[in-house]
Amino acid sequence: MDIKDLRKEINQIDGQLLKLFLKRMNASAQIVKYKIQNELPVFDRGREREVLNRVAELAGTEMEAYSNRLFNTLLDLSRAYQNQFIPHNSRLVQDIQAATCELTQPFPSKANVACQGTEGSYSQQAGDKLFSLPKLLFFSDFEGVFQAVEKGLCEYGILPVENSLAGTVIPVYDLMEKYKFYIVRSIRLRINHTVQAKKGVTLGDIHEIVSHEQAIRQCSEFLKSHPHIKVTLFSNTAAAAKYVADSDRTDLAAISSEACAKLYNLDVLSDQIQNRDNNYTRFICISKNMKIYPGANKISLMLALPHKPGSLYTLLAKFSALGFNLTKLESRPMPGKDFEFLFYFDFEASIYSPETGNLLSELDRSLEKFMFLGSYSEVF
Ligand SMILES: O=C(O)C(=O)C[C@]1(C(=O)O)C=C[C@@H](O)C=C1
Repeated sequence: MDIKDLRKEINQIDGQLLKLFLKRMNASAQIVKYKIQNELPVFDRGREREVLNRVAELAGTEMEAYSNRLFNTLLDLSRAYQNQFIPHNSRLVQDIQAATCELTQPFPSKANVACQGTEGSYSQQAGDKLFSLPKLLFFSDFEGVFQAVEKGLCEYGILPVENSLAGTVIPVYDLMEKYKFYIVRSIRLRINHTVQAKKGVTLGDIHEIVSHEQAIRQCSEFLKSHPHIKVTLFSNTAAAAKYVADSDRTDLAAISSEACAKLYNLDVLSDQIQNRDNNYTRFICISKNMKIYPGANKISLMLALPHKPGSLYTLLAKFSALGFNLTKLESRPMPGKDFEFLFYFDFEASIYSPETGNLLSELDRSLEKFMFLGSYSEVF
């Protein structure tokens, strides 16, 4: 047989495949009509597994991997087609519209705001920059901040989410998932860590340093160059400074901000001890209800993707097609699930555009786990 004949055969097969493909897509469209009527999600993980297992058995060993790729693509296309039939005024889009329309006022200047730490903490600095007249209430841990907002004691809460040297603050994301709150604004603060101790003490006297683990990570090079100094973890940097101020010890120092040294009357023994000069921490301002203030240009999402090849790629292609600029993409294993990951996305997009609404509706409907964490603007 020569190549011409073989190509003729391929053309015939392609014609048959295409007819069957169109027939399959048609059946898929009938199914989605049933799903809309019965309020069922587009994505059905169990059914997809059944389809793929059946095909794997029929294909035989040599062709199993190829057939798997083909049918994964067919399932992707089938879901994409089904999504086109779904009316895009989903509950999420309606909530987003309500949260935007209701608020014609700008971001408030006065509010009761929950912060982690004590007086002088970086969270306090973030709070003072976000609100011109905040009434700050301090809580010893991150969950305390969430509980204060949950109970209505504070309208807003301030929490660190990532640092340019030490990375993401995972416990805060875990709490965002648990409490289902929304981000209403974010702020980037330049962090300058100093070593501070009682008046008259010198760096050579110090045998122990106390601070928060994030600060310790950000100053690891300084600590490595002073190996004789014992490092002790503290709940936050401001509490560490206060501990040093309240103690009688002259061999004890804290890693904390210059503002804390002033507040607790401590001497700065060494300034800017962070590993790199451009050390920034991003703080988020959270609220129990979804509020989208004028000027919002960032969106944050938390989602789980199906555990199969190409699922992250398929999602990124959607962001790319709409021209959305990703500013954060991070994954972490889901507790209790083997090798399944939660993804955190931050991207720049207008919440007011219909394309954004369509994408959010599609993700909300097609993913087993999807959380819209808010749309907001970031201040510096
Ligand atoms: O069987 C269904 O529930 C369908 O919607 C069809 C189909 C498919 O194309 O085979 C599409 C999407 C689902 O995730 C599972 C299967």
